[in-house]
Amino acid sequence: MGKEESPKTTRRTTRSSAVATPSKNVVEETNASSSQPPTLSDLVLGEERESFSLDDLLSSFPGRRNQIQELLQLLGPRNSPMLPIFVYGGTSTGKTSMVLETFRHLKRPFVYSSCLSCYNPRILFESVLNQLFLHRKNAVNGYSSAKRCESPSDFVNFLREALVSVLANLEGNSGKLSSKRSGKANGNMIYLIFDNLERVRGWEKGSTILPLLFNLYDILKMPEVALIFISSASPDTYYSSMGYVEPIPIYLPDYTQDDLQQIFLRNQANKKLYASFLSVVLRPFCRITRRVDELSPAFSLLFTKYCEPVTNLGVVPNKELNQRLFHYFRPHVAPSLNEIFKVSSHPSTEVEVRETKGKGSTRKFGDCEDDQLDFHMPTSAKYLLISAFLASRNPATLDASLFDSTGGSNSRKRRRKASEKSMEQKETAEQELLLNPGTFPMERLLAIFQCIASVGEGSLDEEEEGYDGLGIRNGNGGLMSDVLLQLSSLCSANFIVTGGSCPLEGSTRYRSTVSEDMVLKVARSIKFPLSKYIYR
Ligand SMILES: Nc1ncnc2c1ncn2[C@@H]1O[C@H](COP(=O)(O)OP(=O)(O)OP(=O)(O)O)[C@@H](O)[C@H]1O
Repeated sequence: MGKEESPKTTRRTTRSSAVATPSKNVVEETNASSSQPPTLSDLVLGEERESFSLDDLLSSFPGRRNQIQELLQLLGPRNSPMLPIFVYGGTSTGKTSMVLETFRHLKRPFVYSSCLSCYNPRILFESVLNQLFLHRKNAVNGYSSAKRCESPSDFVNFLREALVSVLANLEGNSGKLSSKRSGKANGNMIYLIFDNLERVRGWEKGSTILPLLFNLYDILKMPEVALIFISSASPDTYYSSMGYVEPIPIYLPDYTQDDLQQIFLRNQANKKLYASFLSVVLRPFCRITRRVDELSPAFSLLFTKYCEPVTNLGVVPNKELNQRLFHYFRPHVAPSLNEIFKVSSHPSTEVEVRETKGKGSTRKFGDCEDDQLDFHMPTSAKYLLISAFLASRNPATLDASLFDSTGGSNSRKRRRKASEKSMEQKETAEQELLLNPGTFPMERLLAIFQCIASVGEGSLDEEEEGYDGLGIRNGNGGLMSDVLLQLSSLCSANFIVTGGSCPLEGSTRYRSTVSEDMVLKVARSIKFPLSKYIYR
């Protein structure tokens, strides 16, 4: 019998299973199949006797040690009141899992509602209340909620009522009896977690619900009630001087390649074999996406392919086996890259700006006053942004020498070529810039993109060259197929604007609007050597 089927822990186990899988849609507050009436124990994640130490927690989240420690520090020792917390970062950066697993470790009672599955205010309110009232929808009660909320004020009233009742029963609030009733709950605080908060902005009544949620801390004035918001949009996209206490932000940056290496190696039976697989796939895939939920299914399929020639899965691969596996495996990489590129090319590229902890004014794209800014966008979109900047900034006549056949990664070759440039060519370039400041046709953008997409994170190392590369540079026709979608996202975000049309051809020309500072930061985030490609 799977853990999910255990009646006692059904709901919480369902939550924990969400942590292990990319989909969080399974995180539901109701589980109609359970016959057991819910108890206060259901407000705690994990089995009563289960030990989930801090070491377990930290080792299950490679790349998140600092953020987990930050979170633990803000949560404080048991029974300590705290200010609201705002956990944010790009998609699939582990926000939900990190928070939920931290609660599994602490064994503190909490209520979790996702604004993704609870897709309107009433469902959200009722989800919170059902959990607090220990109410489970089922056939007997006609799948009705504990309370029906017609308005935000209904919610606040019922919420207070429910919280008072839960708190009275939590350990430490009313002596021995309650300690028995509270089961495994640790402490007398209750935490309300609202996930996928960015979704609320799209709700019809989002503009009233968001202030309500942010104001809950002030409205309730209950020190035993703590609030945690989780969002893929940054705080400055919410607060517009509404007068409430701004929650304390915890930022989860995108994973580095090293983090991803640790994440994917973590549960592998044959780490050496998996490491040899990662040495082939991680870098090219990271150029396209660093989202665990996108990489995970792609890697699991590809690893099966990678292992096909291996008869003994416990084998310790040597150089010769690595070569053999690579040659067998190579044809499968490009199609998978194309697939993932399509998936990660979201039409609504969301670019967000991180503020330094707690403070700062809302910044618009293009402003770059602060070194702490972080941009959340797919890696491929970052390359596109850099390409657009270079196309706007550099004269087209120098493209050939800047982006040579090595994708520009061979600086020795480039320097030699650059030194061969005649003064005449330079003058032409300068004239061209004067005549045509910064606009470029789509073809040029695509050509630059194609060249630089193979440069980030340094040039290909010896080993990979020995493997003859993965066909990214030469075989990425498919990779480009979705670039129009990305381009339209960047245009809607005003990163790239249309800059009139060519008088001769009548085709649309584009212009990059990003500042050099900002592009430098984007480039740094993917370790792209931007300065080598800027014409001075
Ligand atoms: N550091 C990590 N170690 C192990 N697994 C991770 C890590 N980060 C993310 N994951 C896995 O990636 C998947 C997505 O994580 P999660 O849902 O927590 O991200 P999220 O930031 O909340 O995503 P979203 O923005 O979609 O809400 C989960 O399966 C999770 O277990």
